[in-house]
Amino acid sequence: MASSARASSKAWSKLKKHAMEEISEVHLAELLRDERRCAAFRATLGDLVYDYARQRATPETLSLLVQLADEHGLAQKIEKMFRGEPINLTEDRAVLHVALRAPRDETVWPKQVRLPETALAQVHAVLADIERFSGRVRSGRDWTGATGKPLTDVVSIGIGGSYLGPEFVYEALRTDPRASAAAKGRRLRFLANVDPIDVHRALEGLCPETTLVVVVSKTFTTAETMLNARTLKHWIVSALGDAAVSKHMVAVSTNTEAVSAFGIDPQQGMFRFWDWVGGRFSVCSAVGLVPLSLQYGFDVMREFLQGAHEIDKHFAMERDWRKNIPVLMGLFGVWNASFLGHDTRALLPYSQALLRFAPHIQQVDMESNGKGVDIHGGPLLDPNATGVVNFGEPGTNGQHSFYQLMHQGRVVPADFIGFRRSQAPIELEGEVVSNHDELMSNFFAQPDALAIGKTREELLAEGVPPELVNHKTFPGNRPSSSLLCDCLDARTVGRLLALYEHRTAVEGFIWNLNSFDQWGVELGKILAKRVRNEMAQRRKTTTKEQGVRTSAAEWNASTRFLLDSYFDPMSSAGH
Ligand SMILES: O=P(O)(O)OC[C@H]1O[C@](O)(CO)[C@@H](O)[C@@H]1O
Repeated sequence: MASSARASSKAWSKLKKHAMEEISEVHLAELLRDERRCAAFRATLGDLVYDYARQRATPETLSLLVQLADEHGLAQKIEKMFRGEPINLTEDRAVLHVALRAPRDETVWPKQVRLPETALAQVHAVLADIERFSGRVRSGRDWTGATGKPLTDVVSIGIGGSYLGPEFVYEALRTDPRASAAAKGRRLRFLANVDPIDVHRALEGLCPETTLVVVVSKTFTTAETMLNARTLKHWIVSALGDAAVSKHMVAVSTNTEAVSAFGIDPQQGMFRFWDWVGGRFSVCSAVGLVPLSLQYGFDVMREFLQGAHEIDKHFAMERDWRKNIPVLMGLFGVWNASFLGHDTRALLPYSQALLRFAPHIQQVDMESNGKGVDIHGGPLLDPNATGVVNFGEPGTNGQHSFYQLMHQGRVVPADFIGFRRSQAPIELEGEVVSNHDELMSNFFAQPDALAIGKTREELLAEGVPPELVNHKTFPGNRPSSSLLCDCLDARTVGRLLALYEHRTAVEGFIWNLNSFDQWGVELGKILAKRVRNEMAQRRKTTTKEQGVRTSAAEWNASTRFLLDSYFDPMSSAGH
């Protein structure tokens, strides 16, 4: 497909030419002087505004990107996803995370994008279980710990997609007034890393009697999660006895057998999800809903699901790509990477509550689109541009860290996310603006500083000493988009999540790769298993008298040396 797709994609070649011959010649400062273009380069959905006037693009670029989307069958690919066709070809799986947040009786959708009835029924049965269970635990009476005390604290064990999304949502809502009132007296911790330090941190100040452990793992075989689960089981059992497990541990998984083998009764303490939910797209399944409903209550989480669903509906139904926000985000992602050559991008939320958003989207995007072959195993459509490096940090913190590079070093396309109202406003008497307005002044200023820059002439006119002019020049012409929403509440957290999930899908659809598998994580796991076996062997055979056995010959000289040095620092002395 790759080469034939490229050959048959007229828009691809036109965009290449357009980028080289036209866009390279225009500066964003000039584009931003065009009022008509600015007015056209925005899309809205309710209170949400997506402004893309600071993309290095003209109306011609947009038309070509729309053509590209059509030539690559974007509409049909989105439809296949919603209908539950097995678009994850290498695993023969449907990709239906959108069903996780759809109302049970969603019948208004045209049949091209109608979600499978069975999936909706399964989802809503589990949601009802989660609502019941979280209500019982939160009541402090109906589900208590083994000694009868309320379970006020929850440790959610999981890694990757079974951790990053739930933690992002947890942090995003921690200072939302409604969610924080609902969480009063409760604590939620996450345990992801197999590093024992993470166990120590997660358990700090917690007591087994009042702690509920949620083991979240799609496969229930992930080495890190299972060792952490055994560690916390031991923590509970040694304090409260074997029988306490049924009260203090529950599981979220697709693997009933493994949950049962671990010692959790699937009938009593397991919340299911399905192979059609990819790990990194699973926040809206029991993966996120169990720990987050325990913390914030099911009603808050229902709003989160509604927010995500709003975007799903817009994504599936808005066929004018110029108005479809996640499609626009994806098209500009492709434009910046494949045609303007930027292989990095920044996610810059102007809200401290979104401090874990970038790490989550990093996984959503990089595990999805960081691929070496196209969906059929052939060469990539654009070998240089698939898999963009994503990073980010809330503003204004990032401004005092990596923005220097963004202004005067490499070009890093950015997404700015801002809010009209703060979750936790402060207004000080005597200050010219509220604390939130101060934050937002930066949200509005930075995109222009990046786009417009500052010229030598301006600096000289300001009387800057000539020897400093080069240092103080800002080239500008650095692209960004701005997303503005009302307030970061549960609904908006859901909307942000879905926007970025769909951005990744759109890019994968255009690049013609499989965004929903992740074979690239396997080799490291296999090698770690071999090292683990060797370590176990060595720990068994190493005695003072015998000394340390040297590494098996199967390792290369470097790994052998490092392993020897790990077991015996003296072995590396003198090297
Ligand atoms: O939920 P599981 O099966 O424990 O997997 C955890 C994570 O590991 C990965 O397979 C690879 O890192 C992710 O895709 C997944 O989210």
